[in-house]
Parts: sequence; C-alpha cells; structure tokens
Amino acid sequence: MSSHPLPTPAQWLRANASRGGRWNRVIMLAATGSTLLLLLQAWAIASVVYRLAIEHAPLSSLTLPLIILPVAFLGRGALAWLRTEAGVRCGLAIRQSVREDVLRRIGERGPLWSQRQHSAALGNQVWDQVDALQNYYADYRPQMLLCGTIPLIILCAVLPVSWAAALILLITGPLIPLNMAMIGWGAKNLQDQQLTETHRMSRHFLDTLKGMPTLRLLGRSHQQANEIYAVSEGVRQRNMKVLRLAFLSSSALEFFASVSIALLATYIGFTYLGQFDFGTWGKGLSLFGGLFMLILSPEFYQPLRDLGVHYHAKAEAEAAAQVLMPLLTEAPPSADASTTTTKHWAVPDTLGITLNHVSCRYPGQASPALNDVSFSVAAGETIAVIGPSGAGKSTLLTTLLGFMQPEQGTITLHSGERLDHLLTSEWQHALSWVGQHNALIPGTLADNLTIALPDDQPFDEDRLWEALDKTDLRCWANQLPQGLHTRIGDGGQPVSGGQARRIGLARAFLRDAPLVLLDEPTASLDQQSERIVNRAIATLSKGRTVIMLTHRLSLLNQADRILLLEQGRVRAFDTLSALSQPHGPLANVIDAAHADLDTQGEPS
Ligand SMILES: Nc1ncnc2c1ncn2[C@@H]1O[C@H](COP(=O)(O)OP(=O)(O)OP(=O)(O)O)[C@@H](O)[C@H]1O
Repeated sequence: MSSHPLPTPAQWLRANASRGGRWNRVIMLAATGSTLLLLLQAWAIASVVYRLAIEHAPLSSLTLPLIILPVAFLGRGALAWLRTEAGVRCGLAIRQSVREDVLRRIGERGPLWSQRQHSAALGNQVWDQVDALQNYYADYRPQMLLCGTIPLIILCAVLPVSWAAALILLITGPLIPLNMAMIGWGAKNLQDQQLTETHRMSRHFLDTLKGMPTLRLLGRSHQQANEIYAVSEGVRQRNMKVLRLAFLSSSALEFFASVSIALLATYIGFTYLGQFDFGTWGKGLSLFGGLFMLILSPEFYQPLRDLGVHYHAKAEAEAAAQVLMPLLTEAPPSADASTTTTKHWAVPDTLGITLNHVSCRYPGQASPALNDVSFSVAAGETIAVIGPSGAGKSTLLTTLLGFMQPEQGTITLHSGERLDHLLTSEWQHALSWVGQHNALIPGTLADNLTIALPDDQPFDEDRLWEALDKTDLRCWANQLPQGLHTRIGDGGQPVSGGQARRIGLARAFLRDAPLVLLDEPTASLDQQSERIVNRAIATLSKGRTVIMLTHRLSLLNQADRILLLEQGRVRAFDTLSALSQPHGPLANVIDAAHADLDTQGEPS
C-alpha cells in the first residue's frame, strides 16, 4: 500500500508528459525554429521597406532579403505543420500509454472488483477521461513551454534596437497570463460542475438503457424520458456557462494584447515625431528599427493569446486527472508483494491450501475485510463459502485469486510454497475461475474456449468438444450455423445467461487447473440450467480442489465442508450435516440459507 500522498492533478499531468517521448522535443524545436524564421522574416520586410523608402535602393540590391522572405514564409508554414503534427502524436502516445496503464490497473484489481464498478464509470475512465488528456498534451502544454521561449527570443531581438520598447513588452506581457489565471479560477469551478453533470448524464443514460425493458413493462418509459431530458438540460446549461466564460476570456485576452501593441506603436510614433527621445541607446530610431519591432510585437503576445485559447484543455485534463489518479497512483490491494523466491513454479497436479491467521484490508479502510482467518483445504476437497453480505466472501476469493495481498498471515500450499513467494502470474496458472458474468470475447465459440488453454497447448478440436460435452453444450454447439467456428455474443449468435455460465465452466475444464474458484456459479439460473451447472461442477471437482461462493442448497450439498464467514472472521468450518444440527450454534443460519435457496435462490 502506498504511503505517498497523491500528487495534485497539475503535478500528475506534468509527470506524465515524458510519456510523449521525442515528440515533446520535436514540438519545441519546430516552434523555436519558427520563431527564428520569424526574426529573419521581420528583418527582411523591414530591410526591403527601409531601403526602398529611405535609401531608394534598386530592387537588384535587395536579392538577399527578397530570397529570405518566401523561404522564411514557407519554412514557418512547414514548421507550424510539424508542430501541430508532433502535438497530435505526442497526445496520442501519452493517451495510449495512460490507457494501457488504466487497463492494466483494472486487470490487477481483478474480476470481482470490476464487477462492482459501474460499467459507465469504468468505460468513462478507459475512454472519455483518457481522451480528455489529448488537447492538454497536444496544445496546452507545448504552448505553455513556448510562452517561456518565444517572447524571450523576441525580447532579445528587440532589446538592441530599443530598451524602452523591450521594457513595454516586458511589463505588458505578464498582464495576459495574469488575466487568464483570474478567469481560470472561475472557469475551473464551472468546468468541474460541467464534468460532474456529464458523468451523471452518461450513468443515468446507461442505467435507463439497461432497464428499458423493465421500464416499458411498468409503463414508466415516458417518465424516464422526462428525467433524461431534465439531466441533459442540466448539462446544456452548464455547457453554456462554460462557453460564456470562454468567450469572455478570449475577448479580454484580445483586448489586453491590442492595448499592449497600441502602447508600443504609440511609443514608436512619438519617437519618430521627435516627442520622445529616450530608450534607443542614444542612436535614434530608424524606419528599419521601428518596423522590425512592430512586426515582431504581435508575435510576442501570440503564444500567450494561444495559451488562452487552449486554457479549457488544461481545466478539462485536470478534471480527468482527478478521476484517473486514484486508479493509477494508488497501489491496488492486489499489488504483487511477491518476494519471488520460486522461479518458474511448476503447477502441481493437485493442490491443498492453508490460510494461517490471514487478514486483508482495503486501502483507506479502518477495519480489515478478512480478520485473522485460518482454515485448511485438502487437495481434492470441495469447499462452499457462505455468510451474510459484507462477511468477506468476495475478499477471500480475491485474495486466493492473487489480486489482493494479506496484510498479515500467510497462505501456504501443501506442497510447501508460500503464496507470497510465487509470482502472481505463475500462481494464476494453477487456477480456474468461473464468475457470475463470464466475459465473452468478440469471436467464435472456439475462440471463446481456447482462451482458457495455456499458451503452450495447441488448438485441439476434440478437447473443445469434450469440454462442451461435460457442460452439456454439445447439442447447442452442433446447432450453430458453423459449429465451433460460429461467432457468438455481440454481433453473433445470442448466448443465454446459462449458456455463458456453462462456457465459463467449459473453459475451466480446458484449463485443467488443480484449484477451481467459483463465484455464485448458479446465481439467477432457472432450475434446469442450475441442474446442468451443478452436474458440470460435480464432474469438474473430481480430482480438483474447489472453493465456491454459493448460497444454493443443491451446491452446499455437493460441498465436502462449508466455511461460514461473519464480519471477516471464520464462524464455522464443518460439514453441512454438522452445521445443520438442530440446536447447533449455526442452525438458524443454515435454516435461513435453506429458506433463501428454496424460495429465490439469490445470493445475499
Ligand atoms: N473495494 C473495496 N474497498 C473498500 N472496502 C471494500 C471493498 N470491497 C469490499 N469492501 C468491504 O469489505 C468487506 C467485505 O466485503 P466482501 O465484498 O468481501 O463481502 P461479501 O461477503 O462478498 O459480500 P456480498 O455477499 O454482499 O458480496 C465489506 O465490509 C465491504 O464493504
């Protein structure tokens, strides 16, 4: 668990800029090159005008500035393109890298954690929030860096001509970022409100979409349409407020920049009129010098004005960083605390496991979710884990899956290894996991089965059919238009909840791991599907160690022993008949479980 305080969003965004790699340097080089070409361009224009107007020089003597002019013009165009392109690629590289991290962190937290998250919120983190970083890295951050370099280069070019003009630039320049910062403070609040409202709308919309059949049946779809209208109206109003402020801030920026340029022009004009006689190092101001400075002055303020244009990208990225940071910077409870003393652990054929005074705590929680839990499961034994909601059942499974490390106690295999001495990835080779919602990957039935096979095992159609036999899926698979090679799930043949559950079990057969972990494998199935799944579990448990969370009586009957958890502690660990003894300390709990199973069969 990390004890470091979370960085601020701005710090986090800065720290992640290095993910853009060489594109950051390309942006800086292109912008600096463009500024140097601008100096050349200003020099060429001022020279041409001065020599034609004052010295009446023939055109033939102006070859150099006349060549430099179009070259500088085209060069600046090319460098502007390069800068934009590098900005986009920099943003893309950073987004890709952050997105990979987000997905890795979600993976590290395990399937039980993901199931508890709101799918809209997870999707929003993976896509929308990461995408919101694009404009910050592509536009705002490069612009921020250029605000430091371009005005400085221009200032250095103006200073030898007139220190007074350089002073005007130096004093008026900071007015623009100052004004921006003042507006930015107000904008941040509005942006935060707008983002919260947008997230609320996306969650609300997804929930309504999911519940649409139920709402239609209850005749409530009309009411929901009104609610969606109200939520989107809230988003519209917030958007308009942010836009109003954005327009106001850009007008204010233009105003300050125009006033500053006018100030410089006034100084130059009065110097020409002889009213001012200072600030030119005693040399006076030539037409060349005045023109040179006037051409450069808008460019002095331009980076600061552009920064104002991109200011909303900063607010957007900081709000996104606030959502992403907890996931990316807090160590997941699953952090691999392995001391990895065992290299290339060979998965054993059978596996017994002992938990010795194990306590697990979620980050930031006062009380542990598992508290001094000790029990031992023999190789080949089937254990059912029961307990009221919040008892720690899922936490136990998450810990056994290797997605959470105990803060105290040890988990030891009967072959002698300690779990924290194994690499999590190696330990997970010894496991099969079947949850309530088995994810179907986009692809064929065969694709969906073979993902369970270890990497070194070749595709073997007979093995797939064998697994389908054991889960009573052969008939269904035979009826599919292209059999095993039929696309299933999204965009393919529909798969019922029961079939998806059996595909999960077929994967467990194919994986052939010695330890099988099941999370409510029969929850929300009809009786027929439940019978089929129970049969498959009975076959699966032969020769394997099975630990399953369940409240179904039929599955409790299949278990050798039952582990009853309460408030993170082991309350009892015995056979069903022993626990069900009348007057026994757990008789009431078991009776309640019986009633629960027989009536609704839903997990607590
Ligand atoms: N991600 C989490 N962060 C903080 N606390 C958590 C988290 N997940 C679970 N908890 C807490 O840990 C304790 C054990 O939760 P757990 O999910 O293991 O219980 P459970 O027996 O599986 O409950 P249920 O049957 O309702 O799923 C509870 O007090 C719960 O609030």
